[in-house]
Amino acid sequence: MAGRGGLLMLENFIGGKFLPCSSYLDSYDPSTGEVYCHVPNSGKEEVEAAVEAARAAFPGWSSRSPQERSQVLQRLADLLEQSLEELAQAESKDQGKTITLARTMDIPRAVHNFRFFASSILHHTSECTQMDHLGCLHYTVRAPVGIAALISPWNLPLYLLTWKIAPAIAAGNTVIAKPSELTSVTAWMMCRLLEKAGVPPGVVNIVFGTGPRVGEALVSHPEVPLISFTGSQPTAERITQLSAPYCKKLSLELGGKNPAIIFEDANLAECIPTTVRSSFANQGEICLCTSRIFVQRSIYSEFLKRFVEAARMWKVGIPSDPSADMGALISKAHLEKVRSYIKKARMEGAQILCGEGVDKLNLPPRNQAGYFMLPTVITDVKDESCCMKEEIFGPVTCVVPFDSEEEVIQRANNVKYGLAATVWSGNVGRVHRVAKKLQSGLVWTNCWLIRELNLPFGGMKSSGVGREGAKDSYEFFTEVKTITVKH
Ligand SMILES: NC(=O)C1=CN([C@@H]2O[C@H](COP(=O)(O)OP(=O)(O)OC[C@H]3O[C@@H](n4cnc5c(N)ncnc54)[C@H](O)[C@@H]3O)[C@@H](O)[C@H]2O)C=CC1
Ligand SMILES: N/C(=C\C=C\C(=O)O)C(=O)O
Repeated sequence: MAGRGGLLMLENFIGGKFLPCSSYLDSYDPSTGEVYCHVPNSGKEEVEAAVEAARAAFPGWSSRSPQERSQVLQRLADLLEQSLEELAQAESKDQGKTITLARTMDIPRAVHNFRFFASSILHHTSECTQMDHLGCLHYTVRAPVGIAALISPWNLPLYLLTWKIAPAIAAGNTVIAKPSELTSVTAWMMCRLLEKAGVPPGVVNIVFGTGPRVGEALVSHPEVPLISFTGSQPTAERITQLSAPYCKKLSLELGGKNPAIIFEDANLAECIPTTVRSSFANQGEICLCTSRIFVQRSIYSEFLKRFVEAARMWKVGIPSDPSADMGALISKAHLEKVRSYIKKARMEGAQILCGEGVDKLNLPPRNQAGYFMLPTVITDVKDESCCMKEEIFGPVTCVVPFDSEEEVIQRANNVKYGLAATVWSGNVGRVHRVAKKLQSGLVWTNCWLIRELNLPFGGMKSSGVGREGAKDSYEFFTEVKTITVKH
């Protein structure tokens, strides 16, 4: 929809209707730094309206059979798939990611999220046990929880939002979703498909705006018993505090400081391109991205030389360039934050081998004010450095040597996070041993980001609380009850 100055103007989606808001936020095109869209700056009033709509829709939607709900999800997946190109263009413009990634990863995965939960919802069974000596039979039943608050970040906008909406509505809940205020466009586009897919009014409501205003109104609303959040650890802390008085169900999927552990018997021909991708895909803005690379000393020099060569080949370009490997970072503030880590590393005596401050970006004149940065490799950095401890969430990775298996496990675990790790070795025994000892919710060995959506996804320590996946999401989005029958 065109709004002020011909810019795109989004509206909230509440009770099956697009509704304007009394105030709006500017949203920037990361590749130019120009405002191109206005996003509703919603607050308490919009949350109240959404809660009312979600409450009214709940009895009807929750009493439909899983098969009926599954069909609606399937139709929505088909409609999203028919709009794949349009959605990919929009996601790439809004987020700064390359059109190739949006086309091949973000939007296909959003489609798949609906297909996957449309199928998995049909296959859950409940438990039953017997106590014959007491003449008792026990069984469990599950029911949807109610109104779910779904809060998602800006790095994988539609991908992560649908990863929450699909299991929540498949299980019979109604939802109020709040996408990141920095990347709201594809969520708004999806709303245009809901009615056609057969999603009844009020089942999916989307309120746009900032965390402190609309996010807090949502998570502290007494009639919203469940919150699924993906984002930063400080925000998760705030959500936990606000929801504590109501003992809400929480699923928190947070950041990482993910290690790659590369042993001397690794297949470097596979390891190097995959580790470049795991470090720099989506501008390094994926919670699963590698940011500490531990390399066994005997292959350290060779690895470093080849890795830096490969990082230099990782092409930064405008998001619409199909040959670009990396686009623009999400915002000016985020670019400055990421750059500040390079400055700190330099001050600590680390070496920057390529990228920021070393190589030159080559961009068209129109994109000079965009939020671009080159893939950057840091070395000679201590484990205690902030670059080795804190989540940078940008195209920056540190490479350090190690000597023994025991040592590297200890060093890899020596951060507050525990989300994802990669282990590279040709020794199958070592791969299992190391994977088992890593404090990490996910370990990929000799690969990265191969997702099996059936299995638990989530982090340990400060990387989060709870898991998502077929069974885990079903359990989270339902309440279980144990019933005992004496016969
Ligand atoms: N999955 C992950 O691991 C992600 C991690 N991050 C990390 O977080 C850093 C900051 O990024 P942000 O966008 O500021 O993340 P954030 O955690 O502030 O934002 C994530 C979502 O939470 C909402 N939100 C923010 N404050 C809230 C509040 N008080 N109550 C309810 N909702 C709230 C935001 O509007 C957004 O929808 C990044 O630099 C990165 O390090 C960011 C995005 C995803
Ligand atoms: N949660 C994030 C990524 C998830 C990926 C997946 O489920 O495949 C993130 O980057 O925040």
